[in-house]
Amino acid sequence: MPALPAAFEARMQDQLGPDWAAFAEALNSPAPVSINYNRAKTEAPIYEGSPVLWNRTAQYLPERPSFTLDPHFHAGRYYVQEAGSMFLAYVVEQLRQEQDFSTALDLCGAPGGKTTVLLNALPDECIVVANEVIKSRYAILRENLAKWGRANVIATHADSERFSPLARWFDLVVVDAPCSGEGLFRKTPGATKEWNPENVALCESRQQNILDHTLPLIAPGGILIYSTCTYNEGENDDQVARILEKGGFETVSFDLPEDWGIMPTGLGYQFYPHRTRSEGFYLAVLRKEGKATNWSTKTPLRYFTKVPKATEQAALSWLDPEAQLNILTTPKGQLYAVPEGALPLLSILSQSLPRLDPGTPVGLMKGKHLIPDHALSLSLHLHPDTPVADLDKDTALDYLRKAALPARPGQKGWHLMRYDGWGIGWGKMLPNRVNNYFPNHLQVRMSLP
Ligand SMILES: C[S@@+](CC[C@H](N)C(=O)[O-])C[C@H]1O[C@@H](n2cnc3c(N)ncnc32)[C@H](O)[C@@H]1O
Repeated sequence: MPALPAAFEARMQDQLGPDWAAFAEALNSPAPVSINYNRAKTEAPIYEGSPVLWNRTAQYLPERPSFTLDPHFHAGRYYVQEAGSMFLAYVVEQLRQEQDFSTALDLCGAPGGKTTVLLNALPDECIVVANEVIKSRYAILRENLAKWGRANVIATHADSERFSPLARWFDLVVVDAPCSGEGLFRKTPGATKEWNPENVALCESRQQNILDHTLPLIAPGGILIYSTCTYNEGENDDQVARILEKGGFETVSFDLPEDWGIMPTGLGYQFYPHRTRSEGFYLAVLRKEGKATNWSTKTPLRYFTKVPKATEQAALSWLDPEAQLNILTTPKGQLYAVPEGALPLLSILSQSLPRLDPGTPVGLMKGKHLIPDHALSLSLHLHPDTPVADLDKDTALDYLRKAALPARPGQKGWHLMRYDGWGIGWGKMLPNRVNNYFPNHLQVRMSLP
């Protein structure tokens, strides 16, 4: 652990009082490794491990395995995530006992940790909009969403201010705000170099700006979950206090078991590495005043259109009929499979946002045939009759490394390359070889042990 910035150290000594020594010691101990299983792809844990108290689908692992060399990881059967962040699962589970959620927005989404927790914790009918403003991070968010395999998601790439036409549309908004990252000093030692009081102040004003755009988006009676991975009041409770001062919101509190070690801060909850098996994390929950009302829209869909019957049939032949997905196309011919319930929200989003990717990317038509998207191989809604090639671990790793695979006599055309029952990509069987369609940019370059 590199030296802590002096101003940070002084402030934390003041904030923690007698707890400072234990906190400093924890920062010098190894960071725990934790994963969250994809509830739709994993019935029983894949690894030996111990439970994360606030998320029933998560697990601590005794040591860090090579996730890159685990085909389960590429199949999207789990997401590697800091344990404190998964408190979101507990909070959503508690909130669901009192209210329903049919639309959710994860405004600061990449790389996708919170979105995957939300998709696990919310019902499958809830439409989750996962947004990320930075282009390179948006690409990573989409890859992680593809691995999670759900169609009830709309990925968007926009700044928070672009959402203003969606006033009062969301039952739940999560703002996992860009922050000074004090809680990541142990896990990402480089973060200490970027820390300084000026940057903390910059983060505060950025958070205020994002929150100001966010508050109108929440439906009456709806929920705002605000979180950061930092410790200072200015980025945490003070932001919540500002919202309360404006009026129209109240905080929601939870009865947490004391032995979880999570510290109430007055307006939210703080994770400290010397009290919980996690990094630093802060989360607060607010409810907007008012009663939920049903909404509807006559706004037409922009940019996306329905497809000719033949294209629709070709695309649907790859999808589970039970999922009842609609096929939409972009002007460039990229096909998406979208649940009916996502169409109203998609229509409004399509009017105001520059880039969005709804549901499951299906692929592109080439003549009469579909070239399937990599995301389709990871989808939970693939047609049950899709031809499959089951691979053992070594062959799965060869596939992921894009090594040549031997021909598979008797198999012809597109096949789902599967490991342990779950798709990891596409292969096209030819008489003398297998064409490997695993995306080049995801290719595993690590050598085998
Ligand atoms: C803490 S990270 C989010 C981590 C993510 N929620 C997860 O759990 O994996 C904050 C994200 O907010 C994004 N961001 C920064 N400014 C933003 C803005 N004005 N509107 C929306 N997102 C923004 C950053 O690019 C960054 O990806």
